[in-house]
Amino acid sequence: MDDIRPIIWNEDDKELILIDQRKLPNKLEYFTCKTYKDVVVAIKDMVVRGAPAIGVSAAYGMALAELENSDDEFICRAYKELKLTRPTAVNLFWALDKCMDSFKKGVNLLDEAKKIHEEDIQLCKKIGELGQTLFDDGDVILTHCNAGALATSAYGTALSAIRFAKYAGKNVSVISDETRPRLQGAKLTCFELHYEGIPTTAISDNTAGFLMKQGKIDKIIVGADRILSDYHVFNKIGTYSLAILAKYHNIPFYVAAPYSTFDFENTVEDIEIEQRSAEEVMYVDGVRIVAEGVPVINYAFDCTPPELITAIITEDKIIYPNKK
Ligand SMILES: CSC[C@H]1O[C@H](OP(=O)(O)O)[C@H](O)[C@@H]1O
Repeated sequence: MDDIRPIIWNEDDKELILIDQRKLPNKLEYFTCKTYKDVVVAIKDMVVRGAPAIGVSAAYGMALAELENSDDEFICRAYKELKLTRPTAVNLFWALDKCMDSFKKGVNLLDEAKKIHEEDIQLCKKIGELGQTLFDDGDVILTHCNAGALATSAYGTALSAIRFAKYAGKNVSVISDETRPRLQGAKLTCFELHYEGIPTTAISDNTAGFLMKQGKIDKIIVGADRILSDYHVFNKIGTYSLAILAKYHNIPFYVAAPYSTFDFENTVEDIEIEQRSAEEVMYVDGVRIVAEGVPVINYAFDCTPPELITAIITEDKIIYPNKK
């Protein structure tokens, strides 16, 4: 069985091929990026999503720009437009800045993008190998949104730890929050874990606390879009609520992320939490569920403080924010 790779560089045609994650789980279709502007659309419309995957895709967007026109002005325009696609996942800005630095040094941007892509695969593999040590045979693990292969170049971050626990022979199973409003848990996590034969059960977001109260959740693991130097974690909306519930029920709460998700420069107050369109909440598959004239709040992320986090799994170490 091939493992899931949501980002493919087509060397022959010099195109970026993305799994169109808006169509999963019912259709496996691809979105082809021939220009950097196609990548702008892909990130904004969540054809591709997930912090590492967004960063890798943006790097290829810069490469496509240089293939089209290597003038400084054109590259700067591509950089600025890609930078405006989504505000919270720091991987986007990390990758774009890395590409811009390389461009200024005369490094070929396609070579840089391929390097970032390959590195992400290796980072996610290492996160899995290290993260799986936190899981025991028989664990029931709750996860939120999709921090899997579909959110990265391969394996995932949170789901990499789960995959590698299975590879290590541990009989783990997963409870996947559907994750309103974009339903990444139902549509993406359930798809990729079921595809790989990892037992998974979908739940509505509101069910998580009641399962914890019944003692049916052993551990919780999520991804991240930005982790600050004081270990505040920005992740999909609903993560903070899960962390509070985990604390109350004394359940280990893990966050998995590569170094490209860390932001050592900003403080909590500096971070823009993306607010997406009201339509994402107002409609389910095109059917209006919020009455006309009723306003909507649609934060895409929230912030979890370090005191609610048991451990942060990176590619080379496990950080315990509350260990004295
Ligand atoms: C491995 S990072 C995945 C991270 O990104 C998701 O957000 P989105 O689907 O809106 O890009 C979510 O926060 C995941 O935890």
